[in-house]
Amino acid sequence: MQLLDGKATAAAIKDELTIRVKALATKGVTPGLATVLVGDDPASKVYVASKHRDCAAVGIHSVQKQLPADATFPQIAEVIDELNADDAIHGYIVQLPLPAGISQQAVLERIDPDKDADGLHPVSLGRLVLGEQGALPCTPRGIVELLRRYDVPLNGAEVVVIGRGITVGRPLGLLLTRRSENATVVLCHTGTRDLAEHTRRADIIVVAAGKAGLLTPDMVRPGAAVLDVGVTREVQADGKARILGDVAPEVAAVAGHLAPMPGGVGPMTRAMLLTNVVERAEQLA
Ligand SMILES: Nc1nc2c(c(=O)[nH]1)N[C@@H](CN(C=O)c1ccc(C(=O)N[C@@H](CCC(=O)O)C(=O)O)cc1)CN2
Repeated sequence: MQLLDGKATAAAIKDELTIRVKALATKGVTPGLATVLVGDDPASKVYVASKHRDCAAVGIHSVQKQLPADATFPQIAEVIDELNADDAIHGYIVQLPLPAGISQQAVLERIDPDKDADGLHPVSLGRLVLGEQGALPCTPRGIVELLRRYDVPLNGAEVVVIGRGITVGRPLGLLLTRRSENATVVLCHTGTRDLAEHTRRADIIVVAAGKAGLLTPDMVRPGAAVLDVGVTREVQADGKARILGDVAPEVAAVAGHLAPMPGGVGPMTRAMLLTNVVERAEQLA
């Protein structure tokens, strides 16, 4: 089994981005990323902090906007409007999930589509549907980049994606079926009648369902590539927390390639966010 090492691949991408950021500096341009974090979800705080660490590592200017969990939509919109008008910021993200009661759609729609570093604005998703240029959602882009760098063929491949969420499953289906990727995609979800019937036929399986251990070895054709995107946090009897993926550990014995969780797709998501920002700065330079 070949490990799809997202950590090492993301490190290589960050090295490449550092060179591109230095080239932009010779033109007087410093790429800028902002994050908007609403509330104090512990996992979101960790993810946002890591995005700022990544920026510092490659030379991207970064700004964090923090709002309380009881922030109202107008308060969030005010911060978004400021970022839309800030020339030092080439792209920004609103960390998801948002606190209950705040419309994710309304917040995402407030972002200037040309500053949408996450590729989750309806205009960015529309550009993806139409095959037009625009920021691509970070996790789907990271998955395609990871497969590409490990020479896992996509052209003509049968790909099963489990999960139809807006950050991973749905845009990944669109990305993989572009002419440049040319894969055949089956998008499975909680309404899928016989999940194993689909996964057993697949050359590549991407699991983003958020259900720990969902994909078991009997559901995988020997030699298939498996990418685990699920993160479930579980508090054990001793009070310690552990994170579980959607792929059962035993799948490693049958898969031909495996992107594990942790260390697979997650680090690629972070690297693609930086890539989106540097690309935008290059377009404007
Ligand atoms: N605005 C956004 N919100 C969210 C996104 C997103 O792309 N844009 N995706 C996730 C969270 N996320 C980035 O924001 C993210 C999740 C996980 C990882 C990661 O590196 N995970 C580690 C292990 C898991 C862990 O320790 O928690 C790994 O896989 O090695 C990076 C980014 C939801 N929200």
